[in-house]
Amino acid sequence: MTARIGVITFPGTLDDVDAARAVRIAGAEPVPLWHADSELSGVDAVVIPGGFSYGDYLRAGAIAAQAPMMRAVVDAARGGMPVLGICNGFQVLCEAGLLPGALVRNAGLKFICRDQLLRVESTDTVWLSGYRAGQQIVIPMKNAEGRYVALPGDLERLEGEGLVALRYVGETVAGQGNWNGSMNDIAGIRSADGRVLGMMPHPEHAVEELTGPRAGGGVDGLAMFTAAVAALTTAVTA
Ligand SMILES: NC(=O)CC[C@H](N)C(=O)O
Repeated sequence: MTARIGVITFPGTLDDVDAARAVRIAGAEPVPLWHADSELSGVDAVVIPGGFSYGDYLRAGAIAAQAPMMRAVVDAARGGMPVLGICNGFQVLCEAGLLPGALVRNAGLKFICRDQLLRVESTDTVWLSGYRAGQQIVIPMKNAEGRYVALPGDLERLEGEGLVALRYVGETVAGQGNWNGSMNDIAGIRSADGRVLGMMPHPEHAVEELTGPRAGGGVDGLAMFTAAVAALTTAVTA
């Protein structure tokens, strides 16, 4: 049976079409979810895509975290449904309390758009099980509020329990790694049960050779979707 992956659209969302396309390329059926609804039945996983939900007012993701659809997603995630938050989606996951910490203005106070080298730190999540621990991948990033910050206790727990999923590195693509000043070079974190992953860079923009970053061959983001689809398809069929 084909897995069904919901993709949420808030007012100001930009990357829902690309996220749905990545889901389709990975072999699942994308299901459009509207921020004001709260119906999640018939969906096996959820992607919260990038953009500027509600204009990024207050703080990026803060208003979206209160949307009816997000209340349904929080309940579903607590029940074990896989959720991937990309960029603004990561901001929403933190503001909704599904992941610790927050994303604040980049250290240089500038919007950053570049192909970014990342290191996969933890593969114990449905979204990263298609990579090897320590693997380096190139994924586009584009944000103004991408600096990950967390309270000292939360940071200690993330590091201690291996919940840092992705880190900025800078050994090849244009040299510099952590442009936005994130604590501990954190680009993405996961929940303890591995179901929820939040990340600032955009894997949905690295699923096709023609449009993905040249440095990584264009498709370094695809395994995030294919691994999740494989896990869901097994679960759906079992
Ligand atoms: N591409 C994105 O989702 C980035 C937008 C995001 N709200 C920001 O920090 O700028």
